[in-house]
Order: sequence, then C-alpha cells, then structure tokens
Amino acid sequence: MLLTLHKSTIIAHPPTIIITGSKSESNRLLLLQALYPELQIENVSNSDDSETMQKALKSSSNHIDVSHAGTAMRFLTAFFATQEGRDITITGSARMKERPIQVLVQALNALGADISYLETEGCPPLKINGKPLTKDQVSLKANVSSQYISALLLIAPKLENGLELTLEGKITSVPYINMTLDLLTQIGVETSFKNNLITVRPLQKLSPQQQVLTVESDWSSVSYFYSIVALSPVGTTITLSHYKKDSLQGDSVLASIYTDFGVTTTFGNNTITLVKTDEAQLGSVNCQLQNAPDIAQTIAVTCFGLGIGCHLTGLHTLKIKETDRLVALKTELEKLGAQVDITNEALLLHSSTQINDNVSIATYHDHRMAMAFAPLALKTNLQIEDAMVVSKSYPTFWEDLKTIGFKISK
Ligand SMILES: O=C(O)C1=C[C@@H](OP(=O)(O)O)[C@@H](O)[C@H](O)C1
Ligand SMILES: C=C(OP(=O)(O)O)C(=O)O
Repeated sequence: MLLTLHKSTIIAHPPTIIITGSKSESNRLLLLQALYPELQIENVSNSDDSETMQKALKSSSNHIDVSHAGTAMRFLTAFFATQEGRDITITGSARMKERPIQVLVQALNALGADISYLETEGCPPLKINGKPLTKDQVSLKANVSSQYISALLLIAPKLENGLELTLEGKITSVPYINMTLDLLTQIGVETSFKNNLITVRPLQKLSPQQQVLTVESDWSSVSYFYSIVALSPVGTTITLSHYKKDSLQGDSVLASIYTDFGVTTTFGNNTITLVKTDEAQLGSVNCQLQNAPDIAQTIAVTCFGLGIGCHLTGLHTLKIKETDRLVALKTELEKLGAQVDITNEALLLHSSTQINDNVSIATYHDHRMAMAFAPLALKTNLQIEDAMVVSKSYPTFWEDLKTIGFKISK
C-alpha cells in the first residue's frame, strides 16, 4: 500500500505512545520459554517477527517459514538442531534466502548437529535433522552477525555440559550478545564473557523466583520519535512507554546521540519524555554504529532533514539485513536531493538544505526504510511505498504517527 504523508506538525500535548515490547528481547525469551516451559513473559512484542517466532515454536509441522525474520531464522535453526526426532526444513522470504547463515550452521555442525543446505550453499533454506549435540566447545567468526552467537548461547544451558564459545576476530553488535547473556542470567543460568571467550553452564529447571520476565518496550522503534522531535520546533514534547534507564537494548544509546540534535530525554516512572530543547548547532555528525546498526537509517534521515552532514561508520552488517541498507539509503536520500557516498561499512551524507517535494520512497521490504523516512513529513510532502512493511517490528506505527499529528492518506 502506498501512503501519502502530507506536510505535518506535531500537535501540542500529544498522548503517551505505548510501544510494543522489544522484538529482540521477545524472540530470545520465546526461545527460552520453549526450552523452559515454566517461563512466563510479559509485554511480548506484537511484531510480525515475534508472531512468526511464536507460531514456529508451537507448530508441529516439519516445514517452517520465517518470512523476513532474521532472529527467528537464526534462533530457530539452533533450536531445531537440538530437537531429537524432529526433521525440519526451515525457509524464509526471497531476501532471507540471500542472508548468510553459514557461520552458525558450521558451528552447530561442529557441535554435532546435522544441518544441510537445500538451495544455495551458506544460505537458507536448511534441512535440519534434530539430535542431541554432543560437543561443548566451538569457535566462530564474530564479525558477520551477533545473531549466530546469540542463537548458540540460547540453546547452551540445555546442552549436557553447557557451552564454551570462542569468538574469532572483531565482535559486532556486542550489546545484543550482552542482552542474551543478561536474559540467561535473569532466568538463573551462570554465564561469563571475558575477552573473546563466552561460557554458559547447563541449567535443567528454573527456580520459582526466576519464572516471570517483563520485556521492555522496543528502543529501535523509539528512534523514529527521536527523529520526529529533532525535526520539530523547540518545545516539541513526546512521551513514550514502557522504558527504563538501565536498558538491555543497545539502541538506548539514542538518548545520548540525540542530545547533539537538541533532543533531551527524561526518564519518568516507566516512561521517557523527549523534548526538543535547542536547535541542533552542528556542521556535521560522526557516529560509530557498530553496536547499534538498526538506528543508522534513522540518524542518516534526521541529519538530512536538519540539513546537516554526517559520517556514519561501523555499518558493515547493513548489507546483509532486510535489504542492502547502505544502497537503499543512498538511492532514496538522493531522490530527495541529498548527496551520499557509501563504502562497505560507512555512509557519508554531505550537508545540504534542499529537500525535493512529493518524492515517493521505495522501502525494499525493509520496515526501517519506511519508518526512518516518515519523519521527513515534518519538512515536506512525501510518499512511502509498501507502507505496511512496518509490521515486521512495529505494526501500529502509522496509527501512532496520526495520533501525534501526522496527516496521512492512502
Ligand atoms: O540479536 C538481535 O536481536 C539483533 C541483532 C542485530 O543483528 P546483527 O548482529 O546481525 O547486526 C540487529 O541488527 C537485529 O535487528 C537484531
Ligand atoms: C535487522 C533487523 O532484523 P533481523 O535481522 O532480525 O531480520 C532489524 O530489525 O532491523
């Protein structure tokens, strides 16, 4: 569906926006719940990716389709590899069949799993013959995707002797690994992460005190509101829930990054309030985003909307996400009048104050392309193609924008 976003302003005193649970935390806890059925989860994400995860874990079918959900593909591969007697094929969207999974498959097979490729070597779809994994030590490359590491860590406490993982090379998206380890700790699993060695001890059952966990709302989804406030006049205020200061989500670094764009964050009782307190006073912004790759698109578009340049680095994982996000950003920003240079791991946006009107933004099956460009409606009229793509992580995105003043029509 094509949506037209008419040039808008944020209303005074908008209602508090309630954001659904983090899809990263939810998908980890759903997998842990399959391993420890006594675990109860509150505020589970209503995203497509978490619904996909829940369905797959409940399904008795031997054919699983995860569509676009990267975490579901990686976490379920590890899960089904350990399920004795299950003989599964796991597949996904056309794009999922291009997203690499070899590092994980090699590590699982080295631990004793039986996984093979059904089409392209190194990518889904996979054939998995579930069986007990007999080994407890493995090494894997850590610079491609942290999801492979999280997948192994999540099944680790149910392996007979736990797991010792050696991470090779530079470690990417580290906060997501820490999130996995933290959630394991919260359910009572002993873990350690020192230098490049992670160990996880086995755990058979949860203790009664460690059976209920609440998912914090999704910080990646808040990024679009940071952008909206940054692109609005001084005084604009938006409150969102349910958030806490000591988040497990690396994207909570937004609170500090957006101070550069004049946005102040105040933590309340389960809420955050974003206020535009100052005009952004910058010539250009430098951001290293290796630990928070999912907010790169938001920041690039905020800078473009503010007419300032940026140099975003640490983006080597963007090429293998829902689309090649570096190419997609360059193509769509240039339609709007920007000048953008990209390498394999960086994006350079040159400062310019010209924004072309009535541009139609292609989204490439990528929820974050749709959501990252939407805040530009505070500066110009634009259209978003295939707008329902947002449901991958944030199904009520467009309704929430309307409640704060966006004028949107079909
Ligand atoms: O573990 C997770 O929940 C995620 C890890 C990150 O992926 P990479 O480790 O592949 O960068 C992130 O981009 C993705 O949206 C969610
Ligand atoms: C990259 C993302 O998700 P995944 O890798 O889980 O598909 C994302 O949500 O931005």
